[in-house]
Amino acid sequence: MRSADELTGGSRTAAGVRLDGVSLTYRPRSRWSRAAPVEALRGITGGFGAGEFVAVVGPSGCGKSTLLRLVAGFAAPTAGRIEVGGAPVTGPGPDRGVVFQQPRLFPWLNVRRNVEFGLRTAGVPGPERRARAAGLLELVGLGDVAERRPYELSGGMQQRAAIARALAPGPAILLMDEPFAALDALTRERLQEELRRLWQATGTTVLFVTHSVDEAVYLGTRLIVMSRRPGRVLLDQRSALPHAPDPHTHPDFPAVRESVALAVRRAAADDDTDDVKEAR
Ligand SMILES: Nc1ncnc2c1ncn2[C@@H]1O[C@H](COP(=O)(O)OP(=O)(O)OP(=O)(O)O)[C@@H](O)[C@H]1O
Repeated sequence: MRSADELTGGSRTAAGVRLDGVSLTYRPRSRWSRAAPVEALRGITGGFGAGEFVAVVGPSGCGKSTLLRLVAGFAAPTAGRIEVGGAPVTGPGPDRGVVFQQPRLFPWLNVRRNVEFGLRTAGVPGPERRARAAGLLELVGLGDVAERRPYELSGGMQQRAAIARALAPGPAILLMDEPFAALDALTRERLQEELRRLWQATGTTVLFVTHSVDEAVYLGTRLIVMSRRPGRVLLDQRSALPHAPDPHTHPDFPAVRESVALAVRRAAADDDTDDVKEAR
């Protein structure tokens, strides 16, 4: 099988991420607003290496998405510094592909053109663009629906297309914000399996935010549990389970799951707000 790195032109190698004292406080945009500032993240320091699959779990509102948005460059930290591949993050860039909970495909473009979009804006010539898109669509199992519009696809197929679109420019890191949360349980399981295969094939770094402890333990070689707001790192654990042929049936799965679930329960129990979501 050709690797996805070949398919994406192998334009980049995976990159690590470094965070130094990263804090973010949301402040009201208008000076007339009476809304109080929200301290979302406080002094996050740490990092992860190239090729790691980093799964971040924690109670609702603890700042998981904020962390991902900062690495994506959609927002700037109030304090601290973030580096991707040794270079400071100053805004969004083609070295970071982002997949959201909703696929956010362009409805006026067919699936192939959606996947080609980033390559077109980067000036990749037509034949190479089409070859890369075709290869990636094959890899995510959408080879035969390339000419269809997004509305003709199921939710799972749309999310596969969104993943192919994010991978097309050959990002050094893939940032995924609860990408499977809106899917039914069966589709979600299949996509988790496919994502693990893609990660193994591409060797790309992944930063993956989820509410599901099972999903995190199935996918993450690095398991991060965040405290309630302001988010800090409560647990940072390495795991080899995603390299196993079938992580779910691996004898270590229950113990790793339990240690992560325990940290999530602790974080949630510490939370007196209503919006704590149950660890699943
Ligand atoms: N643009 C914003 N302005 C003000 N407050 C914000 C903004 N975005 C997020 N927040 C607040 O910052 C905190 C962290 O939000 P964030 O979305 O990062 O949490 P999360 O852990 O991803 O939550 P969830 O699991 O529910 O998606 C929350 O209290 C949220 O209400």
